Amino acid sequence: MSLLELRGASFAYGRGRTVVDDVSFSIDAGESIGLVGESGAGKSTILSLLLGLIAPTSGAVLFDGAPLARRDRGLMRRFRSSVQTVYQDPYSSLDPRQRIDRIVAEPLRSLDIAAGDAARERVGEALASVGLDRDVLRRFPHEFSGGQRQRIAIARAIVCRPKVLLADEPVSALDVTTRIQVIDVLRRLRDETGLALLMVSHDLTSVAALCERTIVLKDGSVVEEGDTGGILTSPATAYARQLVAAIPRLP
Ligand SMILES: Nc1ncnc2c1ncn2[C@@H]1O[C@H](COP(=O)(O)OP(=O)(O)OP(=O)(O)O)[C@@H](O)[C@H]1O
Repeated sequence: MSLLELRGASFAYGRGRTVVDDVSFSIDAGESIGLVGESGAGKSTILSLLLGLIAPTSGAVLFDGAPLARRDRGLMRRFRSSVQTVYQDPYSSLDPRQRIDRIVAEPLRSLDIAAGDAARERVGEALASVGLDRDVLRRFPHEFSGGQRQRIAIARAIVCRPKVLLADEPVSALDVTTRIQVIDVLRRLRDETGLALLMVSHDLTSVAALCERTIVLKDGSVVEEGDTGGILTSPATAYARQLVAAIPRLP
């Protein structure tokens, strides 16, 4: 059974046109999937569907095999602790007025998972697994670089030991060296804990560095899906060929 699945999902904002059109894919434990496509292809809308922030106009979102139902409080609680996110901009995603210990502990508080010493223990573990020491605990976000902030955001996302991490352009705002380091952190988490990853990106280079499977989205529809290596070496559609051709080559 898949952890998280879109089954024939479509979506339109208000009475507008369909921006996600009959999309199906699933995410299993330990898997990493890249969702790529140009601006406006529908990547963020798919993330919002997977997070239950919006409901599909037709089709379904399934978590642990069951359709997401906002009225089922038990299911939604399990869903919220099992599916977490990391966003693109590490500068705006961390509250500048809060210290790192409070920021990372936030999901434990809001989901009522742990408090006091138990929470401190979990925060320490989460920071260690992204390569940060306990000496960061009493500091504020402005004292950290973009890459360190993104590690802090990842620590916050994994503190409640989720099964799936949805990462929305998690390295796009970082320089190339820092990108590699953050991708290494994500890869290690996947390999060591079985965390499933969905990485949304307009950039196939970052996806290729992390994801074994890639889904190519164009105008709200999946136009190609398969092994990332295969898509890079022999893209089947003109659109995927264009995305591959846009990858910067080293001289
Ligand atoms: N709140 C909204 N109201 C109306 N239309 C929207 C809204 N959000 C997105 N859209 C439209 O839905 C389509 C898909 O947008 P979406 O943001 O999902 O694409 P994307 O692939 O994530 O793009 P980007 O890479 O630029 O973030 C676009 O045509 C966009 O203009």
